[in-house]
Amino acid sequence: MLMEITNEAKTYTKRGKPASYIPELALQSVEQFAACIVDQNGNYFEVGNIEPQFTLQSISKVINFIVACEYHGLQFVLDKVDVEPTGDPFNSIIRLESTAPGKPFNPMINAGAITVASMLPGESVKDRIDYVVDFLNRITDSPHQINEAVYRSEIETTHRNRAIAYYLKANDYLLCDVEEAVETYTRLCSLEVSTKDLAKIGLMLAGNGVHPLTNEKFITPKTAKVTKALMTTCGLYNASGKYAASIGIPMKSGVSGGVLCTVSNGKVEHLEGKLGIGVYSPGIDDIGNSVAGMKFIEKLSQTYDLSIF
Ligand SMILES: NC(=O)CC[C@H](N)C(=O)O
Repeated sequence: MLMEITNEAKTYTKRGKPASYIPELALQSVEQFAACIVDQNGNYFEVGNIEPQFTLQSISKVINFIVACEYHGLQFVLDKVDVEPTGDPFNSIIRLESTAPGKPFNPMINAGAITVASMLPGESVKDRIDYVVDFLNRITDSPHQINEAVYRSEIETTHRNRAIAYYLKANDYLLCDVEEAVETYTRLCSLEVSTKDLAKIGLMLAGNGVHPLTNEKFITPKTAKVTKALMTTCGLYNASGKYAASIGIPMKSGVSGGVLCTVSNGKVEHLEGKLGIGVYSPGIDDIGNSVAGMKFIEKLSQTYDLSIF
């Protein structure tokens, strides 16, 4: 059944287009499809290339939020960023101006994520990046690096994110300079990962912060639960409600075509219990979600009854 779901999802790869507003992402070949599912006992289902091959993009928002909450405490972060969906595109600026006092609605949109990037531990961009990379390396048990070409290509064209950051600075939400916040955010979007890495992050969240494969405690249950609530309500941009209804799994997508999912309890063929899922297919829809990736998760959820609702 898993192979049938995979084969069906693959027929959707060409229905999306790689993100073109970050020029380097436009070079991704649209036929690619990879997926990894891991369960709490270390059983895997893997399909496609499982090497680090794509950049986190918006999925970095989940990791940064977790790091900021663990370092400062949840309330400190929530004083600067709300937990409320917007229904607007991820890079929208409008609510920073139209709602007083311009507090970003949630950490899964760019305004909230740039605010969170400014809170990451450290005195410099390098410190902040190193801190997050170290955290990511520990969860995934593998080293990660920034794709410099993707970073360069975005930082040179990220005028809209700069505009968002200036609004945030004007309203006193940034803890560092505008350029530092934008550079930190953009560099972390450019971290390279594999579907296996995403699956391991999802598994850690399914364990409410305790990684089932190692029993290591990475984050508090409180942070894990708020993160999953944010993923469910805001993780798929302005399609989050629709996917909550049709799929019902906490998820976070990125414009590179990656999707991170976490399942607290499920049975998918030989995999069972807590599950982490990572999917990659670079063809995205107009909203920014991977077309084949979402098809795979939708079929998986419907076939194996994985919805939390
Ligand atoms: N939705 C995304 O994945 C967006 C991430 C991208 N780096 C941006 O800020 O535009």
